[in-house]
Amino acid sequence: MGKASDAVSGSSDPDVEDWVRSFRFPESGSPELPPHHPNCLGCGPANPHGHRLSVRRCGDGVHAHHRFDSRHVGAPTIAHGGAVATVLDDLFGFLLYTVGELAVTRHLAIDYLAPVLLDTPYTLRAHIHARDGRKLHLRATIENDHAHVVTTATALFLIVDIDHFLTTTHQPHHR
Ligand SMILES: CCCCCCCC(=O)SCCNC(=O)CCNC(=O)[C@H](O)C(C)(C)COP(=O)(O)OP(=O)(O)OC[C@H]1O[C@@H](n2cnc3c(N)ncnc32)[C@H](O)[C@@H]1OP(=O)(O)O
Repeated sequence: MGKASDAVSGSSDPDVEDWVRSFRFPESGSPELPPHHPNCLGCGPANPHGHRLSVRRCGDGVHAHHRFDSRHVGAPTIAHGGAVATVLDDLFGFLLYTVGELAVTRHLAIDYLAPVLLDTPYTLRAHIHARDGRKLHLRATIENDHAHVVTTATALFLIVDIDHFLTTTHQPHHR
């Protein structure tokens, strides 16, 4: 990974530069993991629209306890599938602290096995299934308090250089 001090030269967004400079990978052994940044939609404490996900290390993976609320409603009493995807994507993002590198979501797949209910406690877990060079193959589950899995997810995250976050004009990607 490139050094932040090298990568930030030529960047045009001071907020992004600050974030890159302050981004820390917590030392191993600390179970509480910090939000990606204060305004992150998934975990940022300063985002009024966010989920404020609080995530801890658990073995080689991460876990969180979470309740969706009325801001996340889809069908009445049920969390919107997009809100569930947001939280799972963000949970996967916490695995980066265990990898010690920056990466971004390239592919996210979700199986909604049963409704995720509002104002109901759930346990979320994620782990790295496999790593192949830059490619991180990730898996996650959401369980209700009867230990029934209501949602499963897989993701492909790709490790990127810090430059990824500093580049202001990304080209559309065609596979
Ligand atoms: C700091 C952490 C914050 C975390 C917040 C939560 C996570 C997020 O929300 S991240 C934000 C959402 N994601 C993004 O914005 C990413 C947008 N996409 C991009 O910028 C680019 O596509 C990027 C950087 C991911 C990959 O670009 P690029 O490096 O050109 O990838 P590319 O060369 O096409 O693919 C790399 C490899 O992955 C493979 N691959 C790509 N897509 C797939 C796929 N869907 N399935 C399987 N393999 C795939 C390719 O075949 C290739 O394999 P190989 O190297 O063996 O040939």
